[in-house]
Amino acid sequence: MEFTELQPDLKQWMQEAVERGQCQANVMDALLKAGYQPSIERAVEQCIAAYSTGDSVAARSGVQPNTGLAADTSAQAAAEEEYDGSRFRLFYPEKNLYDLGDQQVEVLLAMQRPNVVLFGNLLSESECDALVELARPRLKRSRVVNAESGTFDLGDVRTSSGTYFESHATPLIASIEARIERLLGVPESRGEPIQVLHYQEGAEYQPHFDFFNPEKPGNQKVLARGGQRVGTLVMYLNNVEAGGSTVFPKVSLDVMPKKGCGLFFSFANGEGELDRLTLHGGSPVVAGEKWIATRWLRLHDYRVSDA
Ligand SMILES: O=C(O)CCC(=O)C(=O)O
Ligand SMILES: [Fe+2]
Repeated sequence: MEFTELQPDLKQWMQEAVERGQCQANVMDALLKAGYQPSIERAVEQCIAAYSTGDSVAARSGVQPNTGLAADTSAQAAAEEEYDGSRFRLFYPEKNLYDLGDQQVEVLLAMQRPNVVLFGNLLSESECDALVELARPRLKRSRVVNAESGTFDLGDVRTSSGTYFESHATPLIASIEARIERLLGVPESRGEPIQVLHYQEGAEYQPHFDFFNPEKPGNQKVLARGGQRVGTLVMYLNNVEAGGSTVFPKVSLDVMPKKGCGLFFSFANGEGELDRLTLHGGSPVVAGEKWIATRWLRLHDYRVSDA
């Protein structure tokens, strides 16, 4: 749905919400609760861009100034928009508890730069256990995209094993996908298939960016499917005895795995560029094992069919 198609009274309401400093996530939250469909998000995004004048509202609310929409002039601008993350917003929670109907999700930590939010109680204990059991028989050694050749390579950088589930693969997967959409206000269609990863003792994922370097030839194929990655949600499926934190070395942050918690980070920085402060890794598991589920979000709809 486009902004121009919205009813005038809804536009008026959104303008007032923006003037009060409400961010896109809050506006979406209110609309979803009022019964609007998630597909309204594009119109909301356009509306907020139109009503956010200059930096003042954007800075106050955490909404990204939408340079792409305002300066829709040349092919180059369009290409830059594709890759720079500017159409994605930072997520800065304005409440401490998100009642998502099926789950009461708590906000435990929020950081603006890099944009990191830790959620408690995102998944229930039994959902975590069920995801692990679904994944266990399907695990294969994890690979990373080779940015030069585009091949998916094995290596010491990432020594976990994993598997992924197509959208709506099971009722549990479908309900987690829908919950993530309600929490983050990002349509399900922009999510990559949920991956479950298993790290045995000693296994790790060395520091890396989740976004793809658009300059590299080997990344063109992954970028063609849904555009740039703009955010990551890591869901912890078990408690780890020692080690296995998600580490952000540039800001000296370690997030310890805690069953049911979700760690979201968005790669858009305050200037609407990809944020290199989001360098992160899975530090080696020292004792025990680590299970996580990961949902990566794209700038556009993620299309599996033309892979
Ligand atoms: O294992 C972790 O905590 C982080 C995983 C990660 O960075 C990834 O899968 O991209
Ligand atoms: Fe990552």
